[in-house]
Amino acid sequence: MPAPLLSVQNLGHRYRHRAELVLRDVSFDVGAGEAVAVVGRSGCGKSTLLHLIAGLAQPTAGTVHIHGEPVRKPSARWVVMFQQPLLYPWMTAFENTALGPRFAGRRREAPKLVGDLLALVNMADYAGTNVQRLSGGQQQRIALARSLAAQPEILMLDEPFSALDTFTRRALQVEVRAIAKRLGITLLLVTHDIDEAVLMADRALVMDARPGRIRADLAFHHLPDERAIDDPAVQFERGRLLAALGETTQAPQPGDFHQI
Ligand SMILES: Nc1ncnc2c1ncn2[C@@H]1O[C@H](COP(=O)(O)OP(=O)(O)OP(=O)(O)O)[C@@H](O)[C@H]1O
Repeated sequence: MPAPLLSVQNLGHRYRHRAELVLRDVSFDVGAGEAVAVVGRSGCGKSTLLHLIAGLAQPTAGTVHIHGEPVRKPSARWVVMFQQPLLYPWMTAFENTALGPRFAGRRREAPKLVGDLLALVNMADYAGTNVQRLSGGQQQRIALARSLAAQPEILMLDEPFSALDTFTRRALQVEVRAIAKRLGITLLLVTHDIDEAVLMADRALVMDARPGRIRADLAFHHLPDERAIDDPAVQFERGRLLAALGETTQAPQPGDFHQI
């Protein structure tokens, strides 16, 4: 079996000496090209886990390896997208997107790469627009293009669409999964939105709180690559995920339909 792209082993974390453990004994592997959601209630340690994996903080216990190498600091090989797009407000969509290749020393390739990426995220018509004049969803598309411009192996998403309206959120959930699959990028998503998890992931890791640990590992591999929330198969997996989170007392049977 090939070595996993990402391997998290016995991760534990507390923010201060003697403070409460935020994470305890968290272990899982992610294969290259997989889309994995980490799901759990607010405060269970999802963002902390993502920060430790991305090398933005150091764990109290355990290890994170990417390609077998221990993660000690952030790298251009993985990027994190947050709820707020964090764009430079005085720059255009094009200029914001071009920052990735510029920092990576690929200034000459930038125009073509950025043009392709803006088309990929459906923002080609806004290349010259100042990002302050874009909607929240459009800004998040530019943030996505900028993240992809670094040509990362792993795209890590921390509740990236929670500030957006339902319609825009749904569109981006489906599109980001499709883009990641097309480009072969591994997706790691933390969310408390179970619809987001079922729409975007091949697998969901369900977390318990205080301390944060993994309670269940559900595979959605048999769902179609392109997802729609009203697909009965998607609804069935949604029900399984709810049951794993302890939101329902009974696991769903095939054919059950869970209303949103
Ligand atoms: N910088 C910090 N210093 C001290 N405690 C922190 C810090 N960041 C988070 N915590 C605590 O760690 C716990 C887990 O927080 P975390 O943000 O990782 O959870 P989460 O599952 O991502 O929550 P949410 O879904 O609300 O974003 C919480 O109890 C939080 O108060």
